[in-house]
Amino acid sequence: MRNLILVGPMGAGKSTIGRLLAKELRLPFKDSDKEIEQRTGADIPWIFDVEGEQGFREREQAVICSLCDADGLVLATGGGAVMRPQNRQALRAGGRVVYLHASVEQQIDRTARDRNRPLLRTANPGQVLADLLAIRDPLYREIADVIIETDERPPRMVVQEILERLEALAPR
Ligand SMILES: Nc1ncnc2c1ncn2[C@@H]1O[C@H](COP(=O)(O)OP(=O)(O)OP(=O)(O)O)[C@@H](O)[C@H]1O
Ligand SMILES: O=C(O)C1=C[C@@H](O)[C@@H](O)[C@H](O)C1
Ligand SMILES: [Mg+2]
Repeated sequence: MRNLILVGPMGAGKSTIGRLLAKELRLPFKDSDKEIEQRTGADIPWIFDVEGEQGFREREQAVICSLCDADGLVLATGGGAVMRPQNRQALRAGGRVVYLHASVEQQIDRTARDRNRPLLRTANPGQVLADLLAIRDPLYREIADVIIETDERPPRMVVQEILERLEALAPR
C-alpha cells in the first residue's frame, strides 16, 4: 500500500474519519483542504472570494499531486478533488482509494452549521449538494477501491468497516 486516500462529497466525513483512521493505523494524517490553506496562508473562503473557484482548483491540483507522491499517509481530500482528470490519475496512483458515501440529506445535516464551504453559501445548499453529487458520484466510483456507506453510522463504525474492507482487498 502507498497512501490511504479518502474521497467523497462535502459532509461525508473525510476529515473526521481520516483523522481517526490515521490514529488507529499510527500513520501521519494530511487533509488537502488544510494543506491548501497552509500553503496559501489564507482560508478557503478567502481563496474563493479573491481567486475564484478556478484559482482554488489550481491550488488543489498542486496539493493533491504532491501529497499523492508521498508514502504512508492517510489523506483526506476535498469534495471536488475528483473533478480534474489529472487529480483522478494522481489519486488512483497514490494508493488505496476509499469513497465515503453519504446521502444528500445527511450531507445537509452535517454541513448546516459550518460556514467554511463557499459552494454552500447559497439560498438552497441542498440543491447544490444534490447537483454536485449527481456529477461527482460516477467520478468517485471510477477511482474507488472500496465504497463505504456513512449514513446513520458513527465515525468509529465507519473506521472499523474501512479497515475490514481494506484487509479483504487483493493486492493491486
Ligand atoms: N459518520 C458520521 N456520523 C455523524 N456525523 C459525522 C460523521 N462523519 C462526519 N460527521 C460530522 O459531519 C461534519 C462534517 O464532517 P467532515 O468535515 O469530516 O466532512 P468532509 O467530508 O471532510 O467535508 P469537506 O469535503 O467539506 O471537507 C462534522 O461536524 C463531523 O463531525
Ligand atoms: O465539494 C467541493 O467542491 C469542496 C469541498 C471542500 O472540501 C473544499 O475543498 C471546498 O469548499 C470545495
Ligand atoms: Mg474535509
